[in-house]
Amino acid sequence: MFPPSSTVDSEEGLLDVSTAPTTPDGSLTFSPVLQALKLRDALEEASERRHNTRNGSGALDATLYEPVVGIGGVKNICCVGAGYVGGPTAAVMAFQNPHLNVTVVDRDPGRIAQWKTKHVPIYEPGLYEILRIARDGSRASSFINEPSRADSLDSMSNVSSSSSECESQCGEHADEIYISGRVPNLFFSTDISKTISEADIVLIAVNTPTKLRGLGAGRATDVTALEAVAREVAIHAKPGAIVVEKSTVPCRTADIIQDTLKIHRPNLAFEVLSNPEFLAAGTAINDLLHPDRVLIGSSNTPAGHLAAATLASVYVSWVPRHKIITTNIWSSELSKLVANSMLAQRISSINSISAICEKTGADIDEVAKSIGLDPRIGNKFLRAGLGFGGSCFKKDILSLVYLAESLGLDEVAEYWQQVVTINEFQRARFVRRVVKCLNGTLVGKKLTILGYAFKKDTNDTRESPALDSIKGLIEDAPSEIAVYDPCCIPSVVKQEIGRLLGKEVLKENGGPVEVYADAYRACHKAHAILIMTECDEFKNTRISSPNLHPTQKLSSRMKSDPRPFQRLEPTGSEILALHSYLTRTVSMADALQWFEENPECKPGCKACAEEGNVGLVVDKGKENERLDWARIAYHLQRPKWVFDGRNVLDIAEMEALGVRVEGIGKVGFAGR
Ligand SMILES: NC(=O)C1=CN([C@@H]2O[C@H](COP(=O)(O)OP(=O)(O)OC[C@H]3O[C@@H](n4cnc5c(N)ncnc54)[C@H](O)[C@@H]3O)[C@@H](O)[C@H]2O)C=CC1
Ligand SMILES: O=C(O)[C@H]1O[C@H](OP(=O)(O)OP(=O)(O)OC[C@H]2O[C@@H](n3ccc(=O)[nH]c3=O)[C@H](O)[C@@H]2O)[C@H](O)[C@@H](O)[C@@H]1O
Repeated sequence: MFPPSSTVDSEEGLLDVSTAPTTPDGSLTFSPVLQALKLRDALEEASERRHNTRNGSGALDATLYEPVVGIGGVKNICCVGAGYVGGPTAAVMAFQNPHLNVTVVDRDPGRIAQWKTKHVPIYEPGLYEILRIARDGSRASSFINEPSRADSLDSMSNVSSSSSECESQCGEHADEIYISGRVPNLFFSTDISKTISEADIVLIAVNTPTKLRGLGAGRATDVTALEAVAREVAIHAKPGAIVVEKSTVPCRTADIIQDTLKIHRPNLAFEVLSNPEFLAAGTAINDLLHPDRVLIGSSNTPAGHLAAATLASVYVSWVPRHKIITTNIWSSELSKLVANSMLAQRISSINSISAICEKTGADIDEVAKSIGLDPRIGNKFLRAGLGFGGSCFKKDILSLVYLAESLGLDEVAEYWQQVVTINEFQRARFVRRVVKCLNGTLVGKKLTILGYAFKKDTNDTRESPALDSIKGLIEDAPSEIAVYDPCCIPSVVKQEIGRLLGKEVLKENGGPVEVYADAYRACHKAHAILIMTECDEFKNTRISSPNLHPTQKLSSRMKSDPRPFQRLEPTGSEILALHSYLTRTVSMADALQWFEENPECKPGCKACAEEGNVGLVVDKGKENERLDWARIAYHLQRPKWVFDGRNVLDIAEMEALGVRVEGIGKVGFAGR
C-alpha cells in the first residue's frame, strides 16, 4: 500500500509534493521561484532514493516502486471538461475518495448547470447513483451483514429498518454494519481559473476532435481546446501541481503542455502525465470501477516517477495495484491511439468479411464464432454491423494516420486509413441494400430508424451510423423517416438532426424526419424498419430475467448478494454492489436509504416536462423491456421489411410473423 503520509520526508520539513502554497510559507523562502526549485530538488532527491528499487528495464515496476506521497498529499483535484469522460471519471474518483475534493469545470455553463440537477447531461447506466453520493452526500445507514435468504428477498428484512424485527424473530442478531454519512465532495463549476489554482492535480479531459481546416485538415487532431486549457493551467496552477492528459492526444502532446507551462512560468517546474481513459460509452461506470488497466505515462525522471506515483495513489483507493501500469509518457500517449485503432481494425476486418458472406451464403455470426474460439483471436469485438460510430475511433485512427504520414511512413498511414475506408463502405452499402430491396425507390414510403445513438445504453450520438443512414435515405425522397431511441431525448435528437442535416429535413418544416418518444408510434405503418443499434429493447429473443433495473448492468459482480463483508467498513464499491443487489431484489430504488433527496428542479423545468427524458428512461428501466415485435409486424405495410443492422433479431421468429429480414453478413430474403 501507499504510505498514508502526505509529505515528502516530512521530518526534513519539506513541502507536500502537490500542495506547495502560493502564499509565503515559513519553512521555505518567500520567493515562489526558489520555493519551486527547492521543492523539485526535494522531490528528485526523495524519489532517487526509491529509484534504487526500480528494475533494470527502464520501465517502472508498479509493484516495486514506492511512492513518496500518499493519498493524503492530494486534497483537491480539478477536472477540466465536463463531458463523457470528465463527468463520469470525476464522479468515480470522488465516490472512491471521499476525503478528496473533486471539482469539474467547463467553459459551457449550460453543461455545468445540468450536472447540478437530476437531469445530468450524460446517460450511463449506474452513473447517477454514484454521482448522487459524491455530489449530494449520503445518509448514514446500516444493514445486516449476512446474505439475503431467498424467502426474504421481497421484504426489507435485510436492511436496518427491520433489524429489531429480525432480532426478535430469530433470536440471534447477525453483525450489523454501519455506513457513515458522507458530505459532498464532487462539485461542478464554471470558475476555471480559481479551481485550477486550488488543485493539486489538474486532469485535462477536453475534446480533441479532428481538425476541420488548415494543416492536416481531416486527419490531424485539433488540440485547440487542450492548448487553451494548458494556458489556463500555466497561468493559474500552484507550483508543484500535477498536470494530467486525460484526453486522447497525438504522441508528444505533453511537450506542448510542458512548453506552455515553461513559457508562462519559466522558473517553476511542473510534471505532466499521460493518463489516457479507456472507458466505453454505455459501460463507462463499470469500466471506471473495474478497469482492465490504468495507464500512467510520465517523464523518465525521479520527479516524473513521483508524480506518477502520486496520481496512482488516487486510483489505488479502488483499483488493484497490479492493474496500475506506468510507462514513459510517449508510450502512454501512443498506446491510447493504438488501442482504439486496433479495436476499430477488428470491426473493419469482420465487416469486410460480412460483405463476402452476403454474396456467398456464409453466415457472419457463424464465422465470428468459429474464429473467435481461437484464443489467439478471441471472441470480443467481432460483431459485424453498421461499422463503428462514436466520437473517438475514427478521429483516433485518423490521428494515427497523420502521425505516420508526418513521420514519412506512408505505407503505415495507408494501412490504417483502410480501416476507415471499410467503415464507410459498410455504412454506404447498408443504405444501398435498403433502397434496392424497396424496389429502388423510397418515394411515398415511411422508414423507421430504431436507435439513434452510436451504440446501446448511451445518449452519445456523435458519429452515429443512424445519422449517416438518414442522410443517405433522404436522397431517395421517402415520405417519412421516423426516428426512435430509448436513451435519447426526442427534442435533443430533433435539434441535432436539424443542425447537422439542415432544418428543412424536419417534418415540421416540410421534410421527412420526425423523432418519436414511443417505438410503436415510430413503427406504425412503416414500409421498412432499420435497426441501427444493438439495444436490448430491440431484440426478439427471450429475456432471461425480466424487468431488470439498469443498475444490474453494472457488472456480473453485482448480480449476487455481496454479503457477508469481511471488514466492518466496506468499500464504496462493496456498498454499491449491495445497493445494486437490493435494488433489484426488493425492487426499491433506495433499499439502503442511502441517498439524500434529489435536487429540486425549478418550476417549469423543461426536462421534467419532456416525455421520455433521460431521467425517466432510467427510472423506468425502459431500455430493458423488449419490443413486442408481433404488434409491430401487424401494423407494418406489406411487404414487411426489417433491415437488421446489428443482427439482434432471430430471423426465423421474424419470418414467422411474415417479416422479411435482411441482416448484416447474411443472405437475406432478397438474396435467396
Ligand atoms: N467519449 C468517450 O467515450 C471517450 C473519450 N476519450 C477522450 O476524452 C476526451 C474528451 O472526450 P469527451 O468527454 O467525449 O468530450 P466532450 O465533448 O463530451 O467533453 C469535452 C468538454 O470539454 C469542454 N471544454 C472544451 N474546451 C474547454 C476549455 N478550454 N475550458 C473548459 N472546458 C472546455 C467542453 O465544453 C466539453 O464539455 C477526448 O480527447 C476523447 O478522445 C477517451 C475515452 C473515452
Ligand atoms: O476512446 C474512446 O472513446 C473509447 O472508444 C471505444 O469505446 P466506444 O466508442 O465508447 O464504444 P465501443 O464499444 O468501442 O463501440 C464503438 C463502435 O463500434 C461498434 N462495434 C463495437 C464492437 C463490435 O464488435 N462491433 C461493432 O460494430 C459499436 O456499435 C460502436 O458503434 C473503446 O472501446 C474504448 O476503450 C475507448 O476508451
